[in-house]
Amino acid sequence: MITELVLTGVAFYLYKNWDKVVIRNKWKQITHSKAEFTNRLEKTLKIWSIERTEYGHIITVELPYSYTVEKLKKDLDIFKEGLHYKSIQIESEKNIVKMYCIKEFKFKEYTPIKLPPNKLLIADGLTGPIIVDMNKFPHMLIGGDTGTGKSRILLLILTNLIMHCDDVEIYLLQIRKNDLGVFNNCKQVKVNSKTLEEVLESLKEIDKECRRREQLIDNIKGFYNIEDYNKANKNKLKYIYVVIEEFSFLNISKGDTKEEKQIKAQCLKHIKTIVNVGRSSGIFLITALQKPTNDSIPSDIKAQLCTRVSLKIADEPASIVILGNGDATNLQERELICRTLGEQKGYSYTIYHDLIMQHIKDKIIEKEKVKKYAPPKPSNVDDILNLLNEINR
Ligand SMILES: Nc1ncnc2c1ncn2[C@@H]1O[C@H](COP(=O)(O)OP(=O)(O)OP(=O)(O)O)[C@@H](O)[C@H]1O
Repeated sequence: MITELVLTGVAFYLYKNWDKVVIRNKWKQITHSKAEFTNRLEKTLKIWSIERTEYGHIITVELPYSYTVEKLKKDLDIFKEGLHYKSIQIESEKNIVKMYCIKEFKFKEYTPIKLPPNKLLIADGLTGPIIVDMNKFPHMLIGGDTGTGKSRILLLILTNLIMHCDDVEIYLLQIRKNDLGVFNNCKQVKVNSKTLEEVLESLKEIDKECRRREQLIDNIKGFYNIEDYNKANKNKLKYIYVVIEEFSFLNISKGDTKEEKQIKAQCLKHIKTIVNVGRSSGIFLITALQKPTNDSIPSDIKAQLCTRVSLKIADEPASIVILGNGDATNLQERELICRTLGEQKGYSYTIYHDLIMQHIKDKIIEKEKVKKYAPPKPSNVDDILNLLNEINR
């Protein structure tokens, strides 16, 4: 009777945990397949726990002495193929590694998340939404091969920001592109500059605002950044987002005319001011790069872009330009890495025109009509007539 009970228990356990049993068996085979997985003390990569998730499993592993996380990153394909996963992403703390093993990731549709104006929603992470605090990691560079979804990430960031934050100003600078045109008439959008000349004008205006804020945010008064200033003052400063849809259009290239080179040089000068002093003033740059090379963005500007987001990049040197390492080459469709202090991995939320409109509709104003109905400024003739009336009285 007892034996039967024990056997039933074991059978039930195996039935319930069959996937975990299979993983442990395959794990044994993999770790015996390469001498480097076992150290001189005969210790190998040891599974601590296996957790089931909606996309696959989280396998927590202890690395043996002499086998590093860097080595594991290089060997990841062996585990991916051996365990039959689509993708494995790792997170490590010393020699304990969490392997996020993805069998099938169901893309989630964007649902709004209320955030303050300094926080941006980036993607659907493996452990929850990926949110970046621009006060901590100011300015953002988004990379990815063509068609991987960079514009969708920009659309998502702006939709969530515009929906929840009235107290922001957005400058859209999109030469030869118009993917962000959907936000044109949102009240938070100050300009949508399309030509080099318009972009320069907008950047001049932002640079001026940067300098004005530098005066206001005065250390002597105890203000070190926009947060300090806004806490102490009734007239709050708005966070400003400068979105350059494709940075390479602003970078000086051999084919540019003399005039274009001059305008671009001025644009780059203003962008440098923004990325150098923008953080404390609450002025942030967000930009994307389709073909990242070392000369597609000036290194002093790139160095100040603290948040890096990368979708799939086939070419390792290009991945290094965005992330500082080759990790973007291993990404799958809509999979991304968000790097601030550490790396977070996730997938872009599904977003499309109707969904955007549904969430921003209350923020759309009729900008042209506002201009039409604005009270006309008194002309010189009116001024003279008023003066004559005054004299006659
Ligand atoms: N998050 C997403 N939601 C919905 N569709 C997406 C998403 N990401 C990518 N796509 C699909 O991929 C296509 C390309 O996306 P997108 O235009 O954002 O790429 P891109 O990287 O900006 O391309 P390019 O560099 O050529 O401008 C979209 O038209 C859409 O079909």
